[in-house]
Formats: sequence, structure tokens, C-alpha cells
Amino acid sequence: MSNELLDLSPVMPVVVLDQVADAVPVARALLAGGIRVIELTLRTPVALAAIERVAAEVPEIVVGAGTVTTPEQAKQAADAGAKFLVTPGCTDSVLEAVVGTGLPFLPGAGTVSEAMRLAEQGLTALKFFPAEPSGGVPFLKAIAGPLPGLRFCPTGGITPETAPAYLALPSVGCVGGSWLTPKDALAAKDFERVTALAREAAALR
Ligand SMILES: O=C(O)C(=O)C[C@H](O)[C@H](O)COP(=O)(O)O
Repeated sequence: MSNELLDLSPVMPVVVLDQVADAVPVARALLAGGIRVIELTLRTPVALAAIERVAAEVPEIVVGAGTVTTPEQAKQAADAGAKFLVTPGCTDSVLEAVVGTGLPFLPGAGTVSEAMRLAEQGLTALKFFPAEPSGGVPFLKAIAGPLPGLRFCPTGGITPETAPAYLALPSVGCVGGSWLTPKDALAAKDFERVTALAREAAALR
């Protein structure tokens, strides 16, 4: 089930919202551009309310919670209506709480040992974070031999220019990125720009 998260769109939009009122327009703008998934990060106070609104008002998009770093957040996100969870890294307690929600999820790994630990537990769909600082495309190419069963959503420092090289790798299902929802576009309520960026991203693969 978690593996299917990697196949929803070539790009998983990582969205940081400061205003809950932007949640529904952003979700609709992404959908209009052909992106069927949205990861709302739990980095701002409005994030849980934003997830709730998108889940209730834009059921066509698959809404998930990103930046899940505590067991409490996993539960809160599930209660808010998140359909999946994403963690930047993994601790035993976060993993236990995330599994406890019953939701599909992408646990974060940034090293070979972290990826191996998750694989040992049967988790084969991972977020590779932070992708660029951790070695990017060459890292993923290098580990595909020893760890052939893993698939990734690399995230962190990826741009529309660098995304295609990631998406060309068989081990990459999609890439994560914040570039579809630039801060200045959200501040200006320029949702058409979000749609235009989403359209370009949806065409990447
Ligand atoms: O908060 C998290 O859990 C994250 O996933 C951090 C994200 O990877 C970055 O927000 C991606 O942002 P960019 O590097 O700007 O595309």
C-alpha cells in the first residue's frame, strides 16, 4: 500500500502553509495542474486544520501529512484525516506510532544503514532525505546494487531541472519538492502559478 504512494504523481508537492485559508485553493490548484497528491507539512500551526479541510473539501486529491517527527503528530495527523504520513527520518517510537495509525507511509532514510533497518521490517517504499546533501542521484545509483528491493521518493534540494535525473532511476517512484508552491506565490494568492508549476511537474514523467 505504501508503495502505491510513489506512483500517484511524478512529483510529491511538499507544502508549507501559513494560512489555513490557502489549503483548499492550493489543493485545487495542484489538481488542476494534474497533481493528485499533496503532502502538507506539520511545520506550521495551521497544518492539521489544513489537512482536515483538504480531506473534507477536496476528496479528489490524496492528502498526507509530512514532517511527522513525534508519535503524537502521527496520531493527530491521522485524526485530522491524513491519508498517508511522511517522516524525514525514523526513530523506533515514531515508526511504532506511524504503523499504529494503519495508514500508508514513507519513512525517511538518508544512509545505507537507515534504509537497511527499514527494509528489515519489510518497509520498501522510503523517502530519501535530504536527497541532495546526502548524495543525490549518485548515491541512489550506488545503493541500487546492494539494496535492489527498495523504492524511493527523494526529497530535499530537488528542482525542476534536477528532477528528471532522479525520475530516470528505476528505484525512484517520484520526487518530493516544495517548488510547486513557492512562498511568494502563496503570499500573493497566485494559485494560477501553482497550477502552472503543477502542470510542468506532472509532465516530468
Ligand atoms: O519537512 C520535511 O519533512 C521535509 O520533507 C523537508 C522537505 O524535504 C523540504 O521541505 C523539501 O523542500 P525543498 O528542498 O525546498 O524541495
